[in-house]
Amino acid sequence: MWRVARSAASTFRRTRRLSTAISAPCIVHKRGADILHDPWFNKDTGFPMTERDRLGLRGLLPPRVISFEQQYDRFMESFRSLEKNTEGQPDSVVSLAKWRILNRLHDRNETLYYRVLIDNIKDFAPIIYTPTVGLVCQNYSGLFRRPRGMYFSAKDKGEMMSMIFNWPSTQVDMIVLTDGSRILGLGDLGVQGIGIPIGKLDMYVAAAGINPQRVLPVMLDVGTNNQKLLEDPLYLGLRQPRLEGEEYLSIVDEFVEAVHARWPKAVVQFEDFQAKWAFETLDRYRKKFCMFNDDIQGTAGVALAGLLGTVRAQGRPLTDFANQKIVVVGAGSAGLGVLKMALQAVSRMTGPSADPHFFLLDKNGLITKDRKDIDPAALPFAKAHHEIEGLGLQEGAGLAEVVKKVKPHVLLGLSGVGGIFHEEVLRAMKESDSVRPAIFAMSNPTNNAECCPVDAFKLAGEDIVFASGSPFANVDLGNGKIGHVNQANNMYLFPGIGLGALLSGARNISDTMLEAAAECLASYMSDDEINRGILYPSIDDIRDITAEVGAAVLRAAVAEDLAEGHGDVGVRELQHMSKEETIEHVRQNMWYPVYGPLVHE
Ligand SMILES: NC(=O)C1=CN([C@@H]2O[C@H](COP(=O)(O)OP(=O)(O)OC[C@H]3O[C@@H](n4cnc5c(N)ncnc54)[C@H](O)[C@@H]3O)[C@@H](O)[C@H]2O)C=CC1
Ligand SMILES: CC(=O)C(=O)O
Ligand SMILES: [Mg+2]
Repeated sequence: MWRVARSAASTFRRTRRLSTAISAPCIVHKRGADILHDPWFNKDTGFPMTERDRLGLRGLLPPRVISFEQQYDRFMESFRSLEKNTEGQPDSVVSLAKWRILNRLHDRNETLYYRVLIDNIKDFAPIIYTPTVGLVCQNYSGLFRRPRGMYFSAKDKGEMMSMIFNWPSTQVDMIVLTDGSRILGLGDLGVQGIGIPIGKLDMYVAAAGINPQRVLPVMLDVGTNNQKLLEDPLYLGLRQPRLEGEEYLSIVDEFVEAVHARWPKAVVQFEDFQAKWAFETLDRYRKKFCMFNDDIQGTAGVALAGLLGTVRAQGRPLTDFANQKIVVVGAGSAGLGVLKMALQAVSRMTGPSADPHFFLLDKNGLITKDRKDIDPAALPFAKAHHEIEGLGLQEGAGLAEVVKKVKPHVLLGLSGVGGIFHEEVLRAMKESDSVRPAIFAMSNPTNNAECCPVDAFKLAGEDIVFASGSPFANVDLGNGKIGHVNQANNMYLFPGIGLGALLSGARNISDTMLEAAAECLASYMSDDEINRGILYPSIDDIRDITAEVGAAVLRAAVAEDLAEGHGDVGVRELQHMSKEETIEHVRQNMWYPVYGPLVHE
């Protein structure tokens, strides 16, 4: 461990466990300036003299060696002065300035970057992840300086098997893949959507301790239907409409085959695909290799954990979940994913004849069996005439009418439409049949949230439980009470799902593994927290919750006989681990950023 001369102002956290602090020597195949220009190995002025000698760095750096802690403090000081200097400027200017300073560090020195990210995750997640990542994607072609990740375009057909070998890392464990067709609630951003896989993988490194040398953000550029981008002279993607049908699928197939030829055990997360391709690709690949769709499956688990927390917050037994009236607004990949998992949970509680009280709306209002050309995925949740006639509802009923007549326990938005939980809707939630109504405004980024928490607490009442997809500050209710704002975001699950799948060596990711993840998150919170309306852990604890979720997923894979082991830990060894041993095993396998010795080969 390096020597730590702590300055009073330092926010640097000492390494918690010696085991993670002592890192094995890392073999580099580069020397001199090539190392300084490689963010995986670069330590900037932190290279000790012995390494400068060994690696041909003498003379390429100023003579004084600066410690990791000093570098850390220097960066944080620059960050804080940037905050001060941009005070009063528009939010978007400040957010992009913060993103730029972090991105420059990411480009230069990954060890330092991930250390500041981990130690300041609460402040930095909103920059590298939602909401700022959305703004970054919208402006990506203008912000682009250096490439990150890989780009496979429709023009690369037939070439992908060789292209995959252009990636410099010999081992890849985790891939996040998008086609840019539905980036957060911002629509089709084409190639600019690469910001999302980058942000998600930053969360993988920070939360799950995936080694940053083993992550790969990927953009599948099959064109865009965003006219503004097609006309933008700086747009960096293919200037053509999106491929459709078999042409589209053949590109995804080719990419998937190439990846698995090179890294057969890599876990692939599909992210921000428009609903039709999200469902189709999940069906197509989920039994063939280790992949999942975060928007459908990760979101579902986080929402279910929050919904179960809501039942606890009402002082009801968990089995009462089966009686909750839940209005879901948005029948896309996320909304349908949530309802499917919620239905599975109700079925486990009440048996296969479960009859949950779910109401689903899309842009055309309440979905009923009378809907023409109904999406088959929405059919199980479409209301039959007899189920709603007593309420005076019919096909296509608007949101305010549905909320007034149903008096739901929970109103959950995954519509991507900012502000649709307007005053009339929120006031109607005050008449909910629940003593503790819940409002989940889960759409991202901030401006796309269905409502803001201030309005929710003001109009729906102080007793509500509130969650949003992007971060908002808690609400001062003005009477000494605080309205707690939860962040119902799939970031609480996807890192653990990926990590558990990876360390188990699972052949694929089953519903049981996903349920284990959701249950783990749901049971993480104490009764006291739940009573205070706190449904999810603080993001400061994201590494801890991810270790637990990872272990739960790993154990489920082992129990289901899907595990094949990982590295030198075989299935037998995994089978013999207790729950606590599994959690410790997962923790021990989490990468932590320290400057390890570099040895040239
Ligand atoms: N908090 C979280 O962890 C997550 C949040 N999301 C957010 O959920 C949103 C939706 O994502 P997807 O389901 O993948 O999108 P999608 O495009 O597949 O679905 C959107 C749905 O909203 C419906 N909709 C549109 N306008 C509406 C209106 N005025 N009233 C009622 N429904 C309306 C559409 O008909 C469609 O069914 C996005 O903003 C995304 O950022 C998605 C995944 C995770
Ligand atoms: C959080 C997330 O995955 C989304 O908004 O799409
Ligand atoms: Mg997403």
